[in-house]
Amino acid sequence: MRYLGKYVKKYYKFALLGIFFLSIEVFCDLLQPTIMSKMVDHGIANRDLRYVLVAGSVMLMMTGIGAVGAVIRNNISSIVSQRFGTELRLDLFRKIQSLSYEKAGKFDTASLVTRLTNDVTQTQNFVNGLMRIFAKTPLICIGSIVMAVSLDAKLSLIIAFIVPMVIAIIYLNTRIGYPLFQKVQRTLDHINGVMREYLSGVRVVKAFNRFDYEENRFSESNERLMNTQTLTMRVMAVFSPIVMLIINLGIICVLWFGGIAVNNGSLEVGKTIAFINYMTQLSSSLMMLSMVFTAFVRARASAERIGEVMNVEEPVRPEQLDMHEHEHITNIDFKNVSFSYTGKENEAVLKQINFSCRSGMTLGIIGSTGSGKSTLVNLIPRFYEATTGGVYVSGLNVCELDEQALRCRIAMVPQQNTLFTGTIIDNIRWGNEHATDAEVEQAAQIAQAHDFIMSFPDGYHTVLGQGGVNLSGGQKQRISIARALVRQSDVLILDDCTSAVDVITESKILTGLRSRSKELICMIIAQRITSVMGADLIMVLDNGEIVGQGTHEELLQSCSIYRDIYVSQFGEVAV
Ligand SMILES: Nc1ncnc2c1ncn2[C@@H]1O[C@H](COP(=O)(O)OP(=O)(O)OP(=O)(O)O)[C@@H](O)[C@H]1O
Repeated sequence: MRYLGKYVKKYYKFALLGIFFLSIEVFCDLLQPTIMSKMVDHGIANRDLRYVLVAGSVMLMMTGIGAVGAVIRNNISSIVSQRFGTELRLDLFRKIQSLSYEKAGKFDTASLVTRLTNDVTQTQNFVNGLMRIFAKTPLICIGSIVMAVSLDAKLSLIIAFIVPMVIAIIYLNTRIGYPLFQKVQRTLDHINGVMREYLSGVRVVKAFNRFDYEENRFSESNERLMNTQTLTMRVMAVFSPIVMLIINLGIICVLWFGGIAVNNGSLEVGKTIAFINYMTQLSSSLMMLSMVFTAFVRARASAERIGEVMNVEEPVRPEQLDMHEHEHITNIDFKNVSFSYTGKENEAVLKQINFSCRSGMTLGIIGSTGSGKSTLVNLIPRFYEATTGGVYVSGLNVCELDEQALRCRIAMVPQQNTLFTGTIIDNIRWGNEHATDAEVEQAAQIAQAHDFIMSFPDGYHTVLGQGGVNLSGGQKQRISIARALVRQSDVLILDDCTSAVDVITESKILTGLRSRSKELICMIIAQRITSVMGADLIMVLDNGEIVGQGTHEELLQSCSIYRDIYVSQFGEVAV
């Protein structure tokens, strides 16, 4: 939990200030029983009304001062815990954003959501509690013991028996509670995952009428959460009554031995009352202490889960080259590139890939599903790194380039389009926030999106639902293409993103792309031959290998797999 050091450094002064005001409050609380014992033994016993009034006023004053201390420390603790929680959440969010595809893939998305929300809240609540009541507990404990010993050392022996027993129970509580709370957080991850999957696939659920199945899945997960939480609460609930029992036994002992001492005349009644008061304060603070530890155990489980993400280390890279001197990407070269995903080192997804393309060229990539097309293009913006060989842009190995500088020259339309809640113009401008209205419209025109956008009553200001639910699949794809075009990049990668667009519209998009920029390197991954047949170079991938390279005509002659794809889509090859 090294990552917490940053916040400790930043907030420890505020925390100390909070504890200072807390100490004032504790000091006032601790004085009350002593003043009361004096009031009983000196004022009431001697029928001295003046003494009673003075002691009563001092008690009132102490209560007032204690209340002021409590208000100030409550304010400080709220401010500190809120700021801490906000910063931690933001830092965690930034960390998640900075993770490479490979590292981020190790965490389930739902689990990341739970860590960003529930786990941060648990940790934040503990910090708040720490400065409000948790720090008060040990102070009251120590203070009550000191005051009780100063009242009567012999009776205090009872405390010497009670405190170690309670500490032993608290220790047990911590040991047993920690794994249980970890399990609760994991079941929360699971229920979030089920919900996320259902919400993102709600249309499929409706289409297949699988409501019962989904409801069962959710109930199962919900019940698992309930059972885990119930078990945890049941186990944790055992500890408080045991602590209470031990403490009450202590109070009975004090009453017993105190009564004997009062009868003997060796102890005054006021002192016995004060002693019992200190015992009660001690008991409530010990009870609180056991709750503090429960909260601590829960917060520790959450803090460790946050730490698992915060402590992910990316490999240290030598200083990254900025691309300033090489303003534009003018060519892309794959040299002997092979690639395997982590954990599947024996299964090469790409094998000995070699090809080059330069500005103004359109490269078509075609091949069966799972042949490695998406993986290949993902190596260009360095979402993954080549296992052997190298990917070069303008002669520079992408692994040596500053990630941001590299990625701002590449626009990509992934296979699964993602639109955000907001207007159409916001979604297109997401690709380049400085794009003018004219540039947005031009991009939409090339992407063949302008006409359908203008057919909506609000045009470019039409508000899209989450994920663009109010658009058809083809419309979503065209807006995603416009978003990539508005970026004015050197490289444009279209990863099977025209699959839902009809052939005529697709051909218009491709013609528009070719005429748009003579400098653009355009890579088109497609399943349809019509999408790539006009490309300057077509690459045929099969099982991670290039099995054919050339123009459409050349491949029809030289590559049997390409010919098979052609035949499957058009019938016989025209001779
Ligand atoms: N993140 C990943 N982790 C592990 N294996 C992966 C990952 N992504 C893809 N693969 C595997 O790599 C292989 C190539 O996948 P890839 O997505 O590159 O194929 P593709 O040719 O683009 O397929 P499609 O046309 O269906 O999109 C597949 O066998 C796939 O199972």
